[in-house]
Amino acid sequence: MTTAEKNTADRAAADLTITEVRLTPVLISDPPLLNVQGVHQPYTPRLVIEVVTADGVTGVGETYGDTKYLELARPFADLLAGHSIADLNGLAILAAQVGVDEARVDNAVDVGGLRGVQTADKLRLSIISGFEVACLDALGKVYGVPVHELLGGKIRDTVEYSAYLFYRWAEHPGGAGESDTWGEAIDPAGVVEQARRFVDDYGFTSFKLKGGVFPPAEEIAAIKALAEAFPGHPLRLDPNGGWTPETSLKVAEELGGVLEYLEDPTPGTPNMAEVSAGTDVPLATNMCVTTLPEIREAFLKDAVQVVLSDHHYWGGLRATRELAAICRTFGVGLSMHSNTHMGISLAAMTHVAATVPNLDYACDSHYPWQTDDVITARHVFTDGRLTVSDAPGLGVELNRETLARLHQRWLDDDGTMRDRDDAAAMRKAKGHEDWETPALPRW
Ligand SMILES: O=C([O-])C(=O)C[C@H](O)[C@@H](O)C(=O)[O-]
Ligand SMILES: [Mg+2]
Repeated sequence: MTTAEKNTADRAAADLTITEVRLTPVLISDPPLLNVQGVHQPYTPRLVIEVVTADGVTGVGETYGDTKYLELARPFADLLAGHSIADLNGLAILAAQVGVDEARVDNAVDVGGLRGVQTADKLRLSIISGFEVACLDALGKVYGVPVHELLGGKIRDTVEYSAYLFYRWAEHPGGAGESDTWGEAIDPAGVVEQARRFVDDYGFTSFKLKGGVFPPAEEIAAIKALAEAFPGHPLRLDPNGGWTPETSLKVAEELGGVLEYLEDPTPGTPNMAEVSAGTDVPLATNMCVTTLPEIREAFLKDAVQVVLSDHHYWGGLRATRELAAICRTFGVGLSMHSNTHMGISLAAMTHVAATVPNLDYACDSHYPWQTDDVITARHVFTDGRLTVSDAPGLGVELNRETLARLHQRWLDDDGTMRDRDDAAAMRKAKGHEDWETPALPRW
């Protein structure tokens, strides 16, 4: 038997049955980054998922770690014993058997991360995605192929990311959490300085500023300062629905010549459609098109020209490719959204991005802000890009010591950090003791 024949025989004989699932909630440090809802807490929850096959192959995945996700992930994990890691479509069938506590679904904008309206389906999809990634990682290891090959193969060797700029404080209120050397950025000069460090350290060439923090005139000034400091570089501004359609149109007029796109200037598809009708600046969203049922109205009304995909809440890497096909059909652009995440998710994002022909824009990633990671070797950006791994599976390895330490941090927490709450974090700051999540639009 040749080596190739033996490998084929070994793969055919592999037992793909899941015999064990490990769920490890962790708390990872997060800087005091500001957004329309408040400020990030010193630590944020993530869930690390491991699926182990009968042959002892382990696949890893990562998703949101707030209590409402853990409450779903645990019963879902119980259903997985005996399931094949190759039965990816079956994950959705299993997830439908897991009940969602209606008290967890507010059907209003998710207060823990600005990912649009929270629904039971979206909660389930956010769980499925983490398990799908873990199954794909395991499957890739069994077959000796990278995840991108399981998705049909990469069409690019590197994936471009953009610098994710935030207004921020130098420290968390009271010096809580970990400190860093970024300093504060609360005005145009601070934003430009932050952008320079992103260029120097990572080589990013496009920039997104998280807005909705200061009155629009101040954020317009910051974008103009960036345009002057980095002429010709793509710029984006995202106030997470912080403005009325009228304000959005004024901002679009002021920044028309310099913005690559304006992201979620105003909340909801009807408002976005109104803005879209009045400006040539492309509108992007990760808030009003976040699930399949939201696509029809938004696309037919031409409310958005770019959708920011996110495999976590769209339901996984294959669902992201389905979204890409729908966007292609309608001539809508595709970019990629990111929330606070670690290297397992960044690997997954990079694999899927490498396979999507119409990923027209540099992807978002919070990763440079995340100093804690459970993988053994951090991802390294070169010229703002990540090289697509050709190693089996995702191409990442768990650092069990770090995983245990970050899990211990979660165990030791009294509960305040286990659910992301940017408004609660804001109330800890001097002068903001009465802060409530602002009603949108705010300006
Ligand atoms: O593009 C976006 O809207 C986001 O990345 C949402 C996030 O929750 C961001 O606003 C944040 O982490 O503050
Ligand atoms: Mg956004």
